[in-house]
Amino acid sequence: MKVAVLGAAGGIGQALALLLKTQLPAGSDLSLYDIAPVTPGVAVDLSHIPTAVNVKGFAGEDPSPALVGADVVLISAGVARKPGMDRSDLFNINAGIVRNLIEKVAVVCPTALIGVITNPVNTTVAIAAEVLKQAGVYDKKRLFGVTTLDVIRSETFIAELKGIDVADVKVRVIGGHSGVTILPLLSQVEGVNFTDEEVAALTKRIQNAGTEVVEAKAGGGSATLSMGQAAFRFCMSLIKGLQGDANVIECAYVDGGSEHASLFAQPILLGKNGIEKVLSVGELSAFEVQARDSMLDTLKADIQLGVDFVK
Ligand SMILES: NC(=O)c1ccc[n+]([C@@H]2O[C@H](COP(=O)([O-])OP(=O)(O)OC[C@H]3O[C@@H](n4cnc5c(N)ncnc54)[C@H](O)[C@@H]3O)[C@@H](O)[C@H]2O)c1
Ligand SMILES: O=C(O)C[C@H](O)C(=O)O
Repeated sequence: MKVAVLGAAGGIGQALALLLKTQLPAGSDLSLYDIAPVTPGVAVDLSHIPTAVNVKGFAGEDPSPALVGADVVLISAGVARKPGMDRSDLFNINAGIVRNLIEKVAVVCPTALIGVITNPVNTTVAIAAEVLKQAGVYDKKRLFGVTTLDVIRSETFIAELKGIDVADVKVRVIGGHSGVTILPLLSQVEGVNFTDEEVAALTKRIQNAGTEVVEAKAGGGSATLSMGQAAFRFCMSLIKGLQGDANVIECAYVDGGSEHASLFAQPILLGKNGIEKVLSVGELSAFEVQARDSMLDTLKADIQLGVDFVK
């Protein structure tokens, strides 16, 4: 199994690379790429950790050498938010970065599973899809916007609020990855009841959790360590699916035939070819139906921005 991380010298990239170096299956290859010249050094540093994972680092303008033979490509290259910014403010810089990287993925490892972390995810995944379509290698089962951070935050905040073991909390988060497009389905959390006030407050906290970190870091960036963990969890699920494990389910922002938008975060079953099956989002409460319907204009506009950028 070969995993390539693009943006590997960054805050997310280094946290993710450390987790992958220590926990990928024995015999795996970990390929680290970033424009930053430090990247081969990050790989040397990681290579001293005694695990059976082979790690190589690549810097410079061309990611191609890092992508050869990759089964999974995770992209966190780009700029992060500062206080006062919205994720959409990152579009001007990150759209071109994602487009250029995906153009290389389309040539070097067109059948890899691709996880896009770079913000604004609602738009960068649309960019990735259009670039892959133009290259004639688009497979909707193999492209994912990584929204796992919304899921792990939801799990954490629910467990904290209710004083229960976080290991017992399972929650689906649907929609997209910014503000009102993030919708945790709290009505479906098993064994937990929320008041209407709790639902309103918790939903808002989950939607604003990225901003909570951006403000706490006071200009020093956005979530990196929790995102490293989230991306690691999602990557391991992709790998379990590729290896043929049964019942591997995650929520991700995908082209899954949703009736609501062409890209929509929803639960998926992962398998040997990426998405094995798109799963039902289940029954929504009245609050969730209203929140879902009122996010759609925003989500569709975010997607269209990405489509127009490539066309
Ligand atoms: N999907 C999510 O839930 C989620 C969560 C947190 C952050 N993010 C996003 O992830 C991105 C990265 O965040 P970070 O905190 O790691 O930022 P960072 O600034 O710490 O790291 C970004 C890295 O990208 C590299 N880079 C820039 N342009 C590149 C290019 N063309 N090719 C290769 N590498 C390039 C930089 O050199 C840097 O090392 C941001 O866009 C951020 O908003 C997404
Ligand atoms: O909020 C950000 O800018 C980063 C990320 O999308 C997050 O949710 O933490």
